[in-house]
Amino acid sequence: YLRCKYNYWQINGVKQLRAHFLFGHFFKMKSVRLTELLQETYDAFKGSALVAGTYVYLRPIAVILDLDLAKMILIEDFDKFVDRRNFHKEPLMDNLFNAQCEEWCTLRKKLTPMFSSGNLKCIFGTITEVARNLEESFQELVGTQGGVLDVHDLLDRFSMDASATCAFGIHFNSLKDPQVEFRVNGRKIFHHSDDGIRWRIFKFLYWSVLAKLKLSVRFYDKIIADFFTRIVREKLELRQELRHNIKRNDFLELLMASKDDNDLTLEQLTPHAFDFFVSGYETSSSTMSCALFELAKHPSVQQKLRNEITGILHKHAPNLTYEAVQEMRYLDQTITETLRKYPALASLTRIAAEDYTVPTASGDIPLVLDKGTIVYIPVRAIHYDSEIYPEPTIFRPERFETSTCLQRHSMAFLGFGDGPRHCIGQQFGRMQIKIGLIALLTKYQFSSVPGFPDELPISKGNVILRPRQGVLLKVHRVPE
Ligand code: HEM
Repeated sequence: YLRCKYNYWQINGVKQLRAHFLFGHFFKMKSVRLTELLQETYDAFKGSALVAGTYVYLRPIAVILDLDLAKMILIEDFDKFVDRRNFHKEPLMDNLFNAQCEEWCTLRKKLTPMFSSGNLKCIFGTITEVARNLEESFQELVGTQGGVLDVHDLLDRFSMDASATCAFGIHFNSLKDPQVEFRVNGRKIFHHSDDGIRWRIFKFLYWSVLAKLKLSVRFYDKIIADFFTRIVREKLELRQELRHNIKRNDFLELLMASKDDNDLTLEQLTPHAFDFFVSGYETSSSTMSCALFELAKHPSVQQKLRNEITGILHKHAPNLTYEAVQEMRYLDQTITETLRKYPALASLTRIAAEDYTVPTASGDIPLVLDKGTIVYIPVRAIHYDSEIYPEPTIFRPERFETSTCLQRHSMAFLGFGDGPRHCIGQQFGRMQIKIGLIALLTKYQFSSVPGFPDELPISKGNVILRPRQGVLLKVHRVPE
């Protein structure tokens, strides 16, 4: 039985890595993100096949090796690959990220206007206020002498404060008080140890089976669900009290105010606001930390970026404006290059809604992905492909100059996904990261700490990429 299971791909004419007769590819699953398994598959077959097969437990997974095929799946044949995965629904999971088929389509149309540039401009002011707390904390910790800081810890707090303020309209300062109730609960969502990785992968994959067997498995602890429901309930009550004096500069307000939705219930509002908080918090803090880590290793890139920022700020003085940030091209390139090297999601997943015939050259044996097949697009492996990005381990924001990007395949960068289901919060995420980096780079210089690893250690237990132990950097004030 197992031999048959672990040869599913080979039987169907698809190349696969040699599978252990009893364990399949079990021992190649070394992180929750399956980075190692996908990389090995990509390296083994890229160039000789459009698709390769692998196994996560007994489930066959199709790994896409060709960028044209990735484009078909994400964009041109999107209607055949709408869903990301089959999620068992629990209260906090009933959101856009997990929604399926028509429900996803309706939700996406409803939520897209919330991310308009008009709304982002309103939220811009909210984040710049939080960035002032970040600057103050650095000032207190670094003083005039300079020092060594765990910048990831501080950026994690900044991102938590900013994401909570923008998603729920809740103001607190975890930079001053790391034990604030929201942060204690917020951290429980993400911070997983590197133990029990394979059990977590099993749960992700067989969630609905476990649920049908009435086994009590939960994605989020009940404490977390209760906490976030309470936050939204309190906000709803406050809104009723202040009916005529509402400022629309958080997502919860925007959700409640969106036309025809005044009757959204607590149960409907909570998962969406939670989704925006969850999607923005960890992605932004990790991206900022990875960017500073790379900038510390590359002083000339850091100085070039600082020159751009200060030059544009000077032009728009005295205040940091939304328009000024839009002008900072090199900053945008730096963020893209950071997400190339450290993509928040190591892969994009889709499920075939029907049998799908992979377009092959005439004369080749036709290849069919059966209905229900889980498809992985190995983002990290694509980002580290030396044929696409020469010397891929080197940090080089110049790779993303417009003229250079135009010479690459449109699927060569997938840091925010692509197609109708790409990241809805891309502009918002970029904005939050930019505001944080501008606040720091205008005032502080970053350099590497001797003895700290040259390659940033990454957690294996998190779905979203995050530094494993923190990011230690030397920090000094920029001379006046
Ligand atoms: C650096 C910041 C961020 C990164 C790198 C990032 C990355 C991604 C990626 C790779 C996807 C999957 C796209 C796909 O499957 O094609 C995604 C989806 C999504 N992201 Fe983000 N994200 C970021 C920030 C945000 C923010 C700030 C929000 C909300 C406020 C957000 C909300 C979402 C949602 C709701 C989805 C699911 C969209 C759908 O299924 O229609 N993200 N994100």
